[in-house]
Amino acid sequence: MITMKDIIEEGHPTLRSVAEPVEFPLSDELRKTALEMHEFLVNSQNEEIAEKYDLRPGVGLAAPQINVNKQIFAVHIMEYDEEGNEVGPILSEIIFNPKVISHSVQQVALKEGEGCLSVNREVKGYVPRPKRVKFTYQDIDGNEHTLKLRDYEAIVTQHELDHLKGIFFYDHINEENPFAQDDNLELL
Ligand SMILES: O=CN(O)C[C@@H](CC1CCCC1)C(=O)N1NCCC[C@H]1C(=O)Nc1ccccn1
Ligand code: NI
Repeated sequence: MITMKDIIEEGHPTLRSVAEPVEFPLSDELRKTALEMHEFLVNSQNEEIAEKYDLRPGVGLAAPQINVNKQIFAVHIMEYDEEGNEVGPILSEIIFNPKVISHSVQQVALKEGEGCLSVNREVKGYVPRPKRVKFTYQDIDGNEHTLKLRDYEAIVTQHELDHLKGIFFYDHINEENPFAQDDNLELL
């Protein structure tokens, strides 16, 4: 299983490189790695397992973060009710060879900013990203899909898409004024 020691940190060259496309059918090894990436996210959001294996809860994980320079990322975004009980998956998928088709001019950013499991420090500031994004990808069996996402799901997905291009979230933060706002930016 993947644990925090498998996640490489900023400074490692893989995190600043462009990931390779994935060939289908997947090798058994790459299939296993992709499933383990998704399993890591599920485990990291499970209190007992996260506690037992000292996992930082995550909603997304890109293959370069475990030093696999392939165009793969997993996302696991769950809906919770007010008591914090899981209601169901909002988006839970393993994405291969994603291609952005279009995105909105309108931008969104998380009020609390972003973090990254590969960045062990806080970097304050808004990370402006397109509010809506449409992209195609292949699933673990190589089938093509098209997905249109908005708001939080779009932010998570674009954070992962950036990792496949060697981009960190803080590359998008306005250096002069990290909390700069304009009427094209909606804070979530
Ligand atoms: O590339 C992928 N990463 O670096 C893991 C990141 C991805 C998200 C950061 C902002 C958008 C995507 C991640 O998940 N986090 N960033 C660092 C610590 C917190 C953690 C997080 O937001 N956890 C979370 C949130 C809601 C529910 C459960 N867990
Ligand atoms: Ni990250």
